[in-house]
Amino acid sequence: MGCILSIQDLKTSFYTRNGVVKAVEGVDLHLEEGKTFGLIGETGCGKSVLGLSVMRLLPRNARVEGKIFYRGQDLLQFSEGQMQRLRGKKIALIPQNPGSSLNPVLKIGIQIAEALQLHHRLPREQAWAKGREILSWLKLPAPENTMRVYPHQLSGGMKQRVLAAIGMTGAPDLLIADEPTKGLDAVIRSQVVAVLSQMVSQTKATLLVITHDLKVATRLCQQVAVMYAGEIVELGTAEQIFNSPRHPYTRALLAAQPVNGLKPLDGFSPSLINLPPGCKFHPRCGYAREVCRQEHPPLMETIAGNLVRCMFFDQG
Ligand SMILES: Nc1ncnc2c1ncn2[C@@H]1O[C@H](COP(=O)(O)OP(=O)(O)OP(=O)(O)O)[C@@H](O)[C@H]1O
Ligand code: NI
Repeated sequence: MGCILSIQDLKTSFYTRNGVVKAVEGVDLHLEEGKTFGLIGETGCGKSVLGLSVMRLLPRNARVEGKIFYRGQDLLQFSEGQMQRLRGKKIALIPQNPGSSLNPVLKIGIQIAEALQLHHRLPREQAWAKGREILSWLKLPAPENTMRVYPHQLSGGMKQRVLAAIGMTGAPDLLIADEPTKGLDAVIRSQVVAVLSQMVSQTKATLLVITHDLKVATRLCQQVAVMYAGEIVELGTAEQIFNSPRHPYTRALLAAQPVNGLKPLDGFSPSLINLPPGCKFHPRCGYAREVCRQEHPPLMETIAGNLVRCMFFDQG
């Protein structure tokens, strides 16, 4: 299978009053068609900005450099009109915040039907029926009733599934789900994960999941990239990342998961305005040496297909 999305040396910065925020700093990612890919990392490391860069949905103060090839065409060269034809149809985003992503004054059914009408030019009644079908497929109880309520009448998990439904209306071949399980309790989280995985297996869409929940990433993803301060610091199969992480940051992230006793990571993520020299993780790294404070490590291959940005990955 070919590569559906190829991100090359992506740099996304925001020009703010306080300085230039380097949210994404030289990211390379290649998503194979039909596969599931996870992007993990702490809050503020640039995950959502990466997703929004692909969708070209960034505010005006953003500057994007590099290349984002979707089926061989560079999205950064597309006109806004070309992007609009792609968005929702070929590439869809389930945004991070379900509360603010739904229109509070429109009934759920109308929002889904509108999305369907937009993509498929369906008559209103057919769009409504199709919307109901999608909701029942997403295992929302009483889909007909759900169609008739307003967003605030739904729980967080239901809103997530409604957004997933809207995301799928255009039958995209690339779906970007940003924190699809954020703020959900364990039971609902499992349901949303099950729905997403069922959805991609039925539609054969390629899935990019952005999450800081490693468990969600393990359950959903074949490949995983770990991001720190705008960079990829480790990349490999989900199995490699979870069973034999190489980067000290990935190890710390795993140790901080609830199943491992929630041992929090020391220190804070660096400011993306004033990044430390050398390895960006060195101020928080228990293994840092002098060279780590001075030289910025490149991504190095450990075993086939596993990349890590640490000069001492094979020690310790
Ligand atoms: N419009 C903007 N203007 C300035 N800075 C921004 C803007 N949008 C995002 N940023 C900054 O870019 C950085 C990356 O943000 P991003 O939302 O991608 O983080 P994230 O990894 O998705 O975190 P979370 O897990 O909390 O969603 C942050 O430092 C954020 O403050
Ligand atoms: Ni985010």
